[in-house]
Amino acid sequence: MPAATSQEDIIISLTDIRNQFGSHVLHEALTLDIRKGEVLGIVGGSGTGKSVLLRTIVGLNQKTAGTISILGQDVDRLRLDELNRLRQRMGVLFQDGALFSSLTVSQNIEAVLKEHTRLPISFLKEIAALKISLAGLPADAGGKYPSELSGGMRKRAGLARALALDPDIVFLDEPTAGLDPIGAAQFDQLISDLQTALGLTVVMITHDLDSLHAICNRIGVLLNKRIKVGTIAELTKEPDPWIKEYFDGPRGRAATRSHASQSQKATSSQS
Ligand SMILES: Nc1ncnc2c1ncn2[C@@H]1O[C@H](COP(=O)(O)OP(=O)(O)OP(=O)(O)O)[C@@H](O)[C@H]1O
Repeated sequence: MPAATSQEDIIISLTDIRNQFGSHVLHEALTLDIRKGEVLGIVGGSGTGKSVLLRTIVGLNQKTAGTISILGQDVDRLRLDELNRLRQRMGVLFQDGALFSSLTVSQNIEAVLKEHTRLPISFLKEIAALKISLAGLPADAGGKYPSELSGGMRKRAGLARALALDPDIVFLDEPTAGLDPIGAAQFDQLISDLQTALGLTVVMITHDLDSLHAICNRIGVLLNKRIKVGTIAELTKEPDPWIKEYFDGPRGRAATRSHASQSQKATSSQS
C-alpha cells in the first residue's frame, strides 16, 4: 500500500484525545491518523484502553476531550442525523460477536438493515444471505441461532452483521481470540480478502502476533496513554522496553520467523 501523502488518505483522525473515568486517565493527548484502505492493528498491555479507544471512535464511549474527524467530518460538529449516517459507514465486530441470541443469524443482519433502511423484507433477506456468504458461512447458517454455531462461525456471523450496511471502515475487537490456529489463520485470510475486494479500512485490536504479521499494514501500540504507530519493522527498532519485548521477545521472534518462511514459500511457489 502506498504511504499516506495527503489529508485525503486519512479516513479517521484523532487529535489530543483524552479518556478519563473518575481519576483514572486512560488516554491523554492521544493522536492517531488512520489511512484509507489500511489494516491497522492495535496492540497494548491489558487495561491500556484498546477497547475504549475503539468504542470512542465508533461513538459508544464519550471522550473527555479532543477531536475526532471521520471521513473529513468533525463528529462534534454534526447534527444527530448526520452523525448517525456517518456511523452507518462503520461496522463493528465485538469480541463475542454480540449477536442477539433470540434471533437467527439472518434475522440478526436483517435487524440492522431494518433499523437503518426502509427496504422491503424480501430484499433484507437477500442482502442478509449475501453478507452470510461474504463472511464465508454456508447458506444454511442464516437459519441457525448463535448458540447452534461454533465460536469461529459466530465470529463470521458477527462479521456478516458488521458488513450489513456496506461500511467503509470495519472495527474488529480481538477477532481471532478463542479460535484455534487454523481457524485464526482462516479468519485473517477472510479479513484480508474482504479488505481487498471491498476496499475496506480495517482497525483490529488483537493480541495475535500471527495476525499482525499476516494482514496488518501498520500497528498502533497503546503505551503511556498514547499510541505509537509504525510497521512491524519500524516498531522493532523502538527503544521502549514493552515494544521491544512484544515484537522481539520469544513469541514475537517466532511469529516473525514463521511469517518469513511462509512468505518465502509463497514467493517460490509463484516463481
Ligand atoms: N465505562 C467505563 N467506566 C469506567 N471504567 C472503564 C469504562 N470502560 C473501561 N473502563 C476501564 O478502562 C480500562 C481499560 O479498559 P479496556 O477494556 O479498554 O482495556 P483493554 O486494553 O482493551 O484491555 P484487555 O486487553 O484486557 O481487553 C479498564 O481498567 C476498564 O476497567
